[in-house]
Amino acid sequence: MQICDAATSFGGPLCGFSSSSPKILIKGGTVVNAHHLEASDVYIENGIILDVKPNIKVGDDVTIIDASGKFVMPGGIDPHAHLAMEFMGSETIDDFFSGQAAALAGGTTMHIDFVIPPNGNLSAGFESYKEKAKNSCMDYGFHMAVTKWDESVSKDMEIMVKEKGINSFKFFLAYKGSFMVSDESLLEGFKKCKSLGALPLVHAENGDAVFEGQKRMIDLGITGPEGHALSRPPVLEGEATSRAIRLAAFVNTPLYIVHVMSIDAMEEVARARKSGQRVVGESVVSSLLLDDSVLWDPDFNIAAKFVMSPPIRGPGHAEALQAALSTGVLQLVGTDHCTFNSTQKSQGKHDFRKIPNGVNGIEERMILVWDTMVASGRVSVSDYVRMTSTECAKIFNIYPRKGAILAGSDADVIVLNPNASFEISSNSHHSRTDTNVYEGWKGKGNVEVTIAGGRIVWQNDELNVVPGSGKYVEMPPFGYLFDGISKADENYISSLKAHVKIQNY
Ligand SMILES: NC(=O)NCCC(=O)O
Ligand SMILES: [Zn+2]
Ligand SMILES: [Zn+2]
Repeated sequence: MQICDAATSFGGPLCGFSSSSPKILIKGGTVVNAHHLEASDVYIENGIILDVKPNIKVGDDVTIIDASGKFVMPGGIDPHAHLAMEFMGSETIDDFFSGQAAALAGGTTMHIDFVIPPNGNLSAGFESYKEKAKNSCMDYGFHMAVTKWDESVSKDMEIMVKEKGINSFKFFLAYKGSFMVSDESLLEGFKKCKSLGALPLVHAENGDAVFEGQKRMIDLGITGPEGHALSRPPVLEGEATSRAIRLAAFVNTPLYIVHVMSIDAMEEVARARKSGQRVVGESVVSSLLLDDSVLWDPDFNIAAKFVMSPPIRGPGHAEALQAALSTGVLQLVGTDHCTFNSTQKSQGKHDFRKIPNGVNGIEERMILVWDTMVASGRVSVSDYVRMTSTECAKIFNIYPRKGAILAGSDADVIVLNPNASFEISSNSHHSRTDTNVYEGWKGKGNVEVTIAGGRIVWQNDELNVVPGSGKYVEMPPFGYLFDGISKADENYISSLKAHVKIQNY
């Protein structure tokens, strides 16, 4: 496979593509939205979907894509990726350009990255990530991490939401000594998020207990990658998930739990949702497909590539999370794409605590979810669109510009052939990393065409990506999860007032 990079000698036209935004007609396919599925054509001009109806007639200047027997769907939106992230003494091997090129080859046309602010300074973090992202070849948005609490963070959160297009903040309950925040800071952060209409995101593991668990393993002489899983068991994810959810209930704010990896965490999300609390549970591809036996591989390089946090869990968790996703207990699928190559991972060869945490997935997500959830019969094609694209667009308040095949939506579209097949290999993937946690994975279905911003960027197994062509997508506050929150607050306050009155008599 070939990446055609218009900024290099592999110019777009050399790949047989135009790098401009052409007029495109996708003909004869089945158009799938989260709400509806119909036989229809899709007409695209100037980066926008102009028409969706059967038998659209066009002139000779239009590029025709034959989608007979195939599904035409919104491009995937990955709610969780880390590109050019500095973490654990390394920087991810995928930057915005290479990670996004890989994403486009796999049918994802937008991702939301996490700004990790230096010394907790949000404004500086935003500027540095805008710089990192300037070579983007697909659209992207930002979540902002809050790694400490003080007045300047509180003020900066306001600036991020009101001026910079950020509507979500991530709080880490793990990574003691670096990103981890206290419950006090978490509470302050939740209150601030709520007042701004921004969604709090939580990495839920008990960081103090993880620290203790790591010490236990090292004291026992367990220094290999298996020590990573053993030191941070599901109970610590369950505890932190429960704590975050209960504190969110206390504040009455919506909450989003990132990378739900275990039954323990998933059941906390399920319990909260059943009680009516607005909690979103994000699965990631690794949580749905892998089990932790890989961490016991005698080859360090193989075992280390699977080290991520929270860890990949033991047998049974993946199937339970698939079931939770198919029944709506979990709402969407991300990747937590955060790639470190073998050399970077080997910095933890003698101490699992030093292995940079993270796995790949941004390129593989769409086909692996298709194979695992749709080809297996677990969910419908419309549900697939919902969990890989539409739900993310709705939660982060960019629907229907993103996440839909509708007239007026951005022309981020894929053509998926359910009768094709795929095989994953680090030799042919487009990420810069030298390993793949899905190495050798084979399955049914493949993304044959990706259109991003109205340009054909992936066709005939060739990429035609242009650095700088991706746009920053501003995400406005007060998405649908905030509907009715103030009404519930009013009712709560009047019930308190009524109570006080009774006590006074
Ligand atoms: N998940 C992981 O191992 N790396 C990325 C950082 C995070 O999301 O916690
Ligand atoms: Zn995390
Ligand atoms: Zn992450």
